[in-house]
Amino acid sequence: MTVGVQPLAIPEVLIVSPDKHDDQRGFLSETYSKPHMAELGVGIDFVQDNHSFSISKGTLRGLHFQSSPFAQAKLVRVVRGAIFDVAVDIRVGSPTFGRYVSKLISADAWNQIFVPTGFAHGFVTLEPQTEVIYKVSSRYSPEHDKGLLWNDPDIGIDWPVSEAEAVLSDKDKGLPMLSQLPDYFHYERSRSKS
Ligand SMILES: Cc1cn([C@H]2C[C@H](O)[C@@H](COP(=O)(O)OP(=O)(O)O[C@H]3O[C@H](C)C(=O)[C@H](O)[C@H]3O)O2)c(=O)[nH]c1=O
Repeated sequence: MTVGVQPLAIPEVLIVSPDKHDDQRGFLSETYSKPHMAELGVGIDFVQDNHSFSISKGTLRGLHFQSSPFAQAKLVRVVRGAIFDVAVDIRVGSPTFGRYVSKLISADAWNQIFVPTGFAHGFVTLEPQTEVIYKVSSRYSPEHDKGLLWNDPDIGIDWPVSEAEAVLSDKDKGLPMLSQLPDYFHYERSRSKS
């Protein structure tokens, strides 16, 4: 697997671009390699794969995270359609606390986003019938499944969808604002990516 890795403006969040080997039959791509990711500084033991399908364009899932001891790092990719993907730094004491990064992740771009623990994650679909596949580093734990309101004005995410257009779960509509969030994560200087 040869893979390009580019940090976003919050450098712990990475864009991963695996090679795609095209030939007359189609293509093959190593979409994940634990040893290669470790060589790139992303030494994560992912334990679960999720597959989410969204019927409509404008489906917004997030902003979610799991609290300790089930905090999750995520490696997100799109196998059909496209998403505007967002990661919000919620590590108390971080120089980028409350700031976000975003990236278009799509089947056409064949790119992935790595979101470490300490970040709330979400996306909105840019096409109908979008399918997102992602690895997480801790199992699902409903008791530890937490979230942050998608349109918290204190974060000010520039979503490419209006409140009227967004398709949200009732759960996501009632998530707290950043100012109401307990201190789930604390910033550790020069930590390895986790
Ligand atoms: C996340 C998850 C959910 N579920 C069950 C719980 C519900 O019965 C159903 C839908 O769950 P939820 O509404 O939380 O799904 P999303 O809104 O897509 O949540 C995800 O959205 C954003 C993008 C994230 O980053 C998280 O991975 C995840 O929270 O699947 C499971 O059984 N296992 C799981 O790992």
